[in-house]
Amino acid sequence: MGRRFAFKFVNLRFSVMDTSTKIAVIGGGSWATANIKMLTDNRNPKEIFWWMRDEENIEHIKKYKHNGSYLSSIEIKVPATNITSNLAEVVEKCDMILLNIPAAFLKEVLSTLNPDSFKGKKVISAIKGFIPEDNMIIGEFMNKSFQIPFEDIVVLSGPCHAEEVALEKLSYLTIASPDQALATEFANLVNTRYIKTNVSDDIYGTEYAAVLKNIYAVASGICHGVGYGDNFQSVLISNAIQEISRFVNAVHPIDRDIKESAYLGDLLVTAYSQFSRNRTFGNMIGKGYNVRSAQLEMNMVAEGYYASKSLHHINKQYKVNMPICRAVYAILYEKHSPSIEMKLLADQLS
Ligand SMILES: NC(=O)C1=CN([C@@H]2O[C@H](COP(=O)(O)OP(=O)(O)OC[C@H]3O[C@@H](n4cnc5c(N)ncnc54)[C@H](OP(=O)(O)O)[C@@H]3O)[C@@H](O)[C@H]2O)C=CC1
Ligand SMILES: O=C(CO)COP(=O)(O)O
Repeated sequence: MGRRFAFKFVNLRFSVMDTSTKIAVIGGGSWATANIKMLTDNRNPKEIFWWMRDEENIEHIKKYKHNGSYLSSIEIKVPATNITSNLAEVVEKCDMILLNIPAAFLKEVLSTLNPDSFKGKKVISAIKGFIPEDNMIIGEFMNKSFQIPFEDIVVLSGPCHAEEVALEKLSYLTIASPDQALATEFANLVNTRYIKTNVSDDIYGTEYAAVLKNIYAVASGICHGVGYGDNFQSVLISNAIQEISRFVNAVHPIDRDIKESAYLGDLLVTAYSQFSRNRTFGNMIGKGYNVRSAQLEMNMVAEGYYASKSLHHINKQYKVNMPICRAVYAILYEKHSPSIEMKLLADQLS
């Protein structure tokens, strides 16, 4: 996986689809619901199966053709018979498994499966988080725990918020895999009028950058919450992309342009968007909520909270200078005052 980073637009006209492609979407939250919309709006032939844990919601979706809990404006076009809470059955049936559970719960959700369950399958991760117990990105975890070769792993990244997909606002996805043909094949399953795709071979950089930006979006929210304005936020985010660059280059040094959408774009959308869970969570922390109250208030998952702890551990090995991540960790896990910590951080930024 040390090849040069390459982006290209995928041209739908040249796609050759296997009519029998069966895709399982694993997860029932906002991003999974948005992924279902892209996959069903895309006209290339495929069969879609959908797993979620919430039986009541499954019944709701079957009856009303809308997810009752997340992005309920989206019309669900998956046949009722293909929506299930039976994970083993859905994984067994499908060729492509799209993982879309917040990282903190993935290990538990997959605990009934084993390497045989994934034999010959392609795994696409739309998750932007670390497995907390192992401090690993999802690609690494699936490779180590389920022996899935990296060539069979695809990372689906942004910059893209589920809410804007629901509104059919023009969005760009980054689809990374060491196997460019596989990345292109998957891109051709999600391209639509409102979704454009870039293909990349940088699965490590794409995943790490997507996880790290959640921590910076939490920082951005905290700053807003304690009263800093746009002037300071721009300095914070300029420093954040430098931290991301230092870290991904330490972990996986290849020739990549950190200004591309998968890295800088994903950071910007999450740090600035009104839809960002991570920024919203950080804003509450800055305003004085404790972690538990902020989580309860949101009813959605801010990956940056969990990522902050894992990154703290992972960086003991790499020792990259990351003052913003350090400050977020101190606020979330060492109960430091947000306003004092941000004041100390401000003295280290330029
Ligand atoms: N939302 C977005 O715009 C984007 C999200 N992502 C990533 O997608 C992933 C999924 O996030 P998203 O869809 O936003 O999540 P949401 O916050 O919308 O939904 C939370 C999801 O987590 C599930 N969940 C909560 N607690 C548990 C638990 N204890 N065990 C198992 N599942 C649980 C919920 O299931 P239930 O409803 O049954 O409680 C629900 O499916 C994350 O890694 C996120 O970073 C990536 C790009 C864009
Ligand atoms: O990853 C995302 C956009 O690319 C979603 O970020 P939030 O989880 O902060 O909403």
